[in-house]
Amino acid sequence: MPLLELDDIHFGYPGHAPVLRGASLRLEPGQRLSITGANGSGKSTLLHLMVGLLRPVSGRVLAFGQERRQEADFHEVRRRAGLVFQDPDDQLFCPTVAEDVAFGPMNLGKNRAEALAIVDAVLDRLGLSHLRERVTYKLSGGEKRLVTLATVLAMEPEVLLLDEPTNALDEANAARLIAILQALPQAMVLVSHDAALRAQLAPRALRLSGGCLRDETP
Ligand SMILES: Nc1ncnc2c1ncn2[C@@H]1O[C@H](COP(=O)(O)OP(=O)(O)OP(=O)(O)O)[C@@H](O)[C@H]1O
Repeated sequence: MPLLELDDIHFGYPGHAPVLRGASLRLEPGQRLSITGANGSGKSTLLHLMVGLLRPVSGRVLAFGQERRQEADFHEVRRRAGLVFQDPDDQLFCPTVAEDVAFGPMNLGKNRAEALAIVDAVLDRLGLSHLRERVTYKLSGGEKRLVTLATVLAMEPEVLLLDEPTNALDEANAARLIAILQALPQAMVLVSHDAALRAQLAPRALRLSGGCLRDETP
């Protein structure tokens, strides 16, 4: 059973030309897929459709063995598939880093002490403990990027959907992030323009072009 499946998805933003015109993909357990394609080809749109932030005009979204149509269907999908947004400002909304990372676990029913233990463990694992009490909106772009990943890992998702994860990271932090992602057990969909990153993390590659996905695994 695939973890995620898009079947013949058509989608356009209201009042704009179609973005997706029959896009299909399957993510199998343990699999890592990367998606590339020109700016504006619809890669972020595809990830947003997978977790129900957008709904297709036609086609089917399946996740964890079930077709997902309504908002209520996607609550479970968003718990089990963690999306790291392209823009950290879309993801971070609490006053401090610790609160942002604790938010997901508390939302999943953990008490404050349990959530804070998860915060410490995740920040430690990502080498971000020094940012724990910082005011989120005053972080640098690269720091925000890493904290965004921490907020998603804190929820222990079964699948990671990563939209340009190394954007805004310097070489050392990009290398550190890649090593962290390589060591994770989760299935992944990686959207990236960076061929070296795709080759390291998710060599099975799909190209989005003309609204459709084509396999272009090297
Ligand atoms: N909210 C929106 N309203 C209208 N058009 C949108 C909206 N969001 C995205 N678009 C348009 O939809 C198309 C696909 O956007 P999307 O962000 O999915 O592309 P992308 O492949 O992720 O691009 P990039 O490589 O630049 O990140 C673009 O033409 C974009 O301008």
